[in-house]
Amino acid sequence: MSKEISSSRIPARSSSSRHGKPEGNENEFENPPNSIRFPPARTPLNSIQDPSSQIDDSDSKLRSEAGRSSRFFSEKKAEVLDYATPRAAVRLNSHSEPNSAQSTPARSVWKASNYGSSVAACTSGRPPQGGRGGSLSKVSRGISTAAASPWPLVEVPHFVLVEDSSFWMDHNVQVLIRIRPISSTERTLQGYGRCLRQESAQTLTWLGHPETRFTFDHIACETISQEKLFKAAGLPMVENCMSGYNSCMFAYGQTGSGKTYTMMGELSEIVDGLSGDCGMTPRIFEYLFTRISDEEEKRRDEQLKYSCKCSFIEIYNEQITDLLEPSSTNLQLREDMKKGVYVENLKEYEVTTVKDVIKLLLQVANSDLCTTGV
Ligand SMILES: Nc1ncnc2c1ncn2[C@@H]1O[C@H](COP(=O)(O)OP(=O)(O)OP(=O)(O)O)[C@@H](O)[C@H]1O
Repeated sequence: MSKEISSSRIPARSSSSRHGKPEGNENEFENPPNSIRFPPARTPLNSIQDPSSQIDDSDSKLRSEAGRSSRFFSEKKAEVLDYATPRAAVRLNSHSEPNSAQSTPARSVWKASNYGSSVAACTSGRPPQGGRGGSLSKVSRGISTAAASPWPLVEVPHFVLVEDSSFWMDHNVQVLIRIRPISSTERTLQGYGRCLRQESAQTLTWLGHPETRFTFDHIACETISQEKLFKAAGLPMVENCMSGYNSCMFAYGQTGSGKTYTMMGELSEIVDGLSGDCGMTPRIFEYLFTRISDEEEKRRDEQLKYSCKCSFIEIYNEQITDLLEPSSTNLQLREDMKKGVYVENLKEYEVTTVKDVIKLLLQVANSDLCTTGV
């Protein structure tokens, strides 16, 4: 029996788009037919209230939220995962609950910043279990530029993510939001404040107008460690793989939202084990090879051997490039009865240890072709 495991690198493209509640149709007026039509009155941009200006009493509000959160935490001890990321995002089957009837403000009111959240979407090759999955709903907006917002000064509530080995049993597509902490530059020099408030391990509120609540499969608060995130999301994926299913994880988010940090983290040649700040990919492969050697040892009588192959591609402008063989550009996607969908002429490298994988990752990271995302 042999198993093949491949890793691909798909640079995430930054994007920002409005979603959530549809904005009003500007072509619908009450004017009778044939009358002169004027555009509907718009709220002047400078009259739209900035969320940070509401924060006068929000400090106490947040404190009460924090109290509520810790209650939530103690009530739900079973949930043990840390996720954290600002900047709302994608969710399969997410739902939003605007708290007000006010329409979404014009985007120019908000200035996009690097403060954001990235989304890690994980899929398993398990057959659908009647779980979540389906429509894609995304909110992606900039953060308030209001100076000296009090939000950063308030301790954010901490939520724990569940390390659940049955992660894939119920839902074969899961969306995790990781909230990135505000950097000191954003806080002190640019005066950015938080644009999100996490309500629970699955729910967050975007502090815009109207305040809008989004629900995801998991939300990692900004204090989550690389290791905990791996244990919550990466480890079950490896187990899923070892059970014979396909697994896929990808990161999505605007530039600077933490995709590379989450998927790669601090990447360097392994001397004495992985560094504490290394990300999901090296951890996944380290665990995978440990599991493989355990399994081979356990089933030595059956002479079970695993074969792992690694490839690294970039998909950009609908063109596929082999990042380990940069002269191979514009590779073709093919479908085969046996292999399924595959990239023609893509180089595959045999890997047997996490060191082999990191070597390939570093080879690409150090090349001119290195872009963002995994
Ligand atoms: N969870 C986190 N904790 C601490 N720092 C973080 C975290 N996430 C991201 N950062 C830091 O934020 C900065 C931007 O993150 P990163 O480069 O991963 O973003 P990105 O989404 O990959 O951006 P791009 O699409 O532009 O490549 C980096 O300096 C990174 O170290």
